[in-house]
Amino acid sequence: MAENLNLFTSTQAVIQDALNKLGYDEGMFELLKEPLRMLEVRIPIKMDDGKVKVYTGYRAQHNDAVGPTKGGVRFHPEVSEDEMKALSMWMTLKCGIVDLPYGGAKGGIICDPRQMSMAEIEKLSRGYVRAISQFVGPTKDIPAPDVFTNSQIMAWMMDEYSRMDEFNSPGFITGKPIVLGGSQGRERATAQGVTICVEEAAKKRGIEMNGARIVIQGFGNAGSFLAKFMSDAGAKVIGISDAYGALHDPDGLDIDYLLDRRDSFGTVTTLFENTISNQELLELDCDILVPAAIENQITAENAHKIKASIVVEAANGPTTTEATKILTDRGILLVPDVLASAGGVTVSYFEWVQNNQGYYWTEEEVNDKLYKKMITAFDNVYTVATTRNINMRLAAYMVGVRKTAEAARFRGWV
Ligand SMILES: NC(=O)C1=CN([C@@H]2O[C@H](COP(=O)(O)OP(=O)(O)OC[C@H]3O[C@@H](n4cnc5c(N)ncnc54)[C@H](O)[C@@H]3O)[C@@H](O)[C@H]2O)C=CC1
Ligand SMILES: O=C(O)CCC(=O)C(=O)O
Repeated sequence: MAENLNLFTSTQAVIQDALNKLGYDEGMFELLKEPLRMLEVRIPIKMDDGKVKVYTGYRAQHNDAVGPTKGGVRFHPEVSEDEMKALSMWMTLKCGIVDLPYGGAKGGIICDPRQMSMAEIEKLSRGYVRAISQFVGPTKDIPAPDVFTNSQIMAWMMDEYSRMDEFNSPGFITGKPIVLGGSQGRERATAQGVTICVEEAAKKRGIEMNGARIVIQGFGNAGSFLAKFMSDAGAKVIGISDAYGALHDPDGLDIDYLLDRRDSFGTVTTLFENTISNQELLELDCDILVPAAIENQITAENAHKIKASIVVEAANGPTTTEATKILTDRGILLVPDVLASAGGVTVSYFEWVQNNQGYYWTEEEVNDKLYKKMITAFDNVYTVATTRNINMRLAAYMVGVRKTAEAARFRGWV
């Protein structure tokens, strides 16, 4: 039978498994098996050449039993309705795992910002906010950055929303520039959270960070800062990649040099002649592998060839359900996306709290609070996995879904 590469249906299956293990009945699965709201919008943009192009965008709001929904917005040619649904469900799980007062959401636009001018990207960002404005807001649904979106795009979106709402609504969106109410530490938060998970997983497997060989797929917000943190911790980053290829040096790559040369879309390999493919990168001999790019990268086809002892998912959905089973059966410790990448939304929550109170924290305060959240989350998931003898993904889903399920139950929805 062909492997299920559909992110939405494969997520549904794990959620059902987690709810069964927690003892909920079919009604709870009926509620949580897809988003409560799924918005599709069309955004007309006058391009630089004077022609009009109409882009399709989405906002999926999975469940708001716990509180407002929260999740990033991606600009990518492969954005699809099913991908948005799955990503919104993962946000519910993430918020549950790190115990935030949110449900999950996700948004996206089918576009390739690498082929667009800054003026066109700004019009598209503002058009998207106008299109979804009735459904989002600081107490309803709070967007943030994701693949190929950044703090500048968050600033344009916040400005557009502020013009429609009362002037200045910093709590409408997170991942903003610091001068517009962004939080210290948000830009590096996803990588910080992944770093904590890498270190905790390494302890469990008796691997010393000093000298550990690390491979990272993706050199954008998550991957590039992670490479920096890893090399600062004494590890040897022997492979990195972007959408165009990968770099490999068994003696360790010069991460500061690569960071300096990457562009705002996380592209750097185009500057080099000796590259390998993303698939070859994933199969390199290393201690720790971190997929930090896109979905469905480790599948039943290549899971047998992964040589790392630990896989930590910085990206959302890089490993299929079948590959998760293969890796776990092979004794590889897999730290799943909904746990490993939860640092971003955690500091987004801190940003929203600071916006709401109008009082701002130092980077040390933010990092200290993030560290406590991530360590507690890792311990909770690891304990469930070991005591129940189940894989870390199912354990993370069990920890993550419980808060929303209980909130829905207390509200009398189920
Ligand atoms: N930015 C954030 O705060 C968070 C990001 N994530 C996840 O981390 C992953 C990466 O996101 P960011 O670093 O924010 O995005 P980014 O846009 O900053 O970087 C994306 C990286 O992936 C590479 N890439 C894109 N398409 C690719 C392909 N087809 N094959 C191989 N590489 C490809 C790009 O070249 C770039 O290096 C995504 O799965 C995202 O959902 C998860 C939690 C929070
Ligand atoms: O920072 C946020 O609110 C959401 C981040 C996000 O989209 C994710 O964790 O996938």
